[in-house]
Amino acid sequence: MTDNVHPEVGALKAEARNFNFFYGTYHALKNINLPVGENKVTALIGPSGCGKSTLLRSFNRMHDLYPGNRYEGEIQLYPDNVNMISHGVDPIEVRMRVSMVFQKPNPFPKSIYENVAYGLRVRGEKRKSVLDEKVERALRGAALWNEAKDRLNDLAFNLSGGQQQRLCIARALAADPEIILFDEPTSALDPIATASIEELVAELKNQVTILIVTHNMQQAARVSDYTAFMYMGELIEFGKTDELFVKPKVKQTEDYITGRFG
Ligand SMILES: Nc1ncnc2c1ncn2[C@@H]1O[C@H](COP(=O)(O)OP(=O)(O)OP(=O)(O)O)[C@@H](O)[C@H]1O
Repeated sequence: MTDNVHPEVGALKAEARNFNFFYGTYHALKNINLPVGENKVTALIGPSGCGKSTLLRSFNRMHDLYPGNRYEGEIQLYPDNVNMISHGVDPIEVRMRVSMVFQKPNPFPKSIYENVAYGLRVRGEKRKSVLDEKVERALRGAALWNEAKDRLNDLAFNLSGGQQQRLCIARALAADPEIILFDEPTSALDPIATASIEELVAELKNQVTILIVTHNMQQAARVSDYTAFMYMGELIEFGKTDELFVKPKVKQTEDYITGRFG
């Protein structure tokens, strides 16, 4: 068996191994082991402050942007078998391979087209035909093409909240990432926009691997293949979503999913 095949999950795209994270002296994540299945959706759930966002952000080295933060252990990216958090690995390179979509849609103050083309331009792509093709592909991938194709030069802020979030997904997709991290991507959206993002997540897993933080357990149950329950900086239970929600093995997981705390 090679390194990137997990007995329960199968082929892995990434994996946290004995991973610890410190905000200065505060030990926020403790010895986390998390398999991230390739072309699967993995949900991180748990009460406020348990470390979900901290873990998600570790997967694209967001914490490097602030002094005093420290990683220990490994986050392996497969099939390269590279430890993404090691000093020799360039965080900018990691962020090209692992994109992030935030809680609140955060388009740039630019046109719809330029929002999607942004990452490609930063990488030096100047050919209009290539940019046009990749912008269209990303907007189609984010289920926004039909609504946006006649207004590509409009300011992104003129889109609705749900459309803006799909635009942020298109922006992430344009860079051809291997993993997309979603940090509570629907918490600022109404139920209809939420449903369309959830549908999109389910479709996107055909082309990328997805890790999603959500407060909403129904959402985790609807969109994810695997779920990790976290509590006070530890990963308490990991399993197939159907099994973890129906038959949790650990009492803390059961208490959380039945609403006894959190
Ligand atoms: N920049 C920071 N400096 C110090 N401590 C932090 C920082 N950011 C988060 N923490 C602490 O780390 C712990 C984990 O926070 P994190 O935001 O990852 O939790 P979470 O599970 O995502 O919570 P929520 O669901 O409320 O967003 C919390 O105790 C939090 O107060």
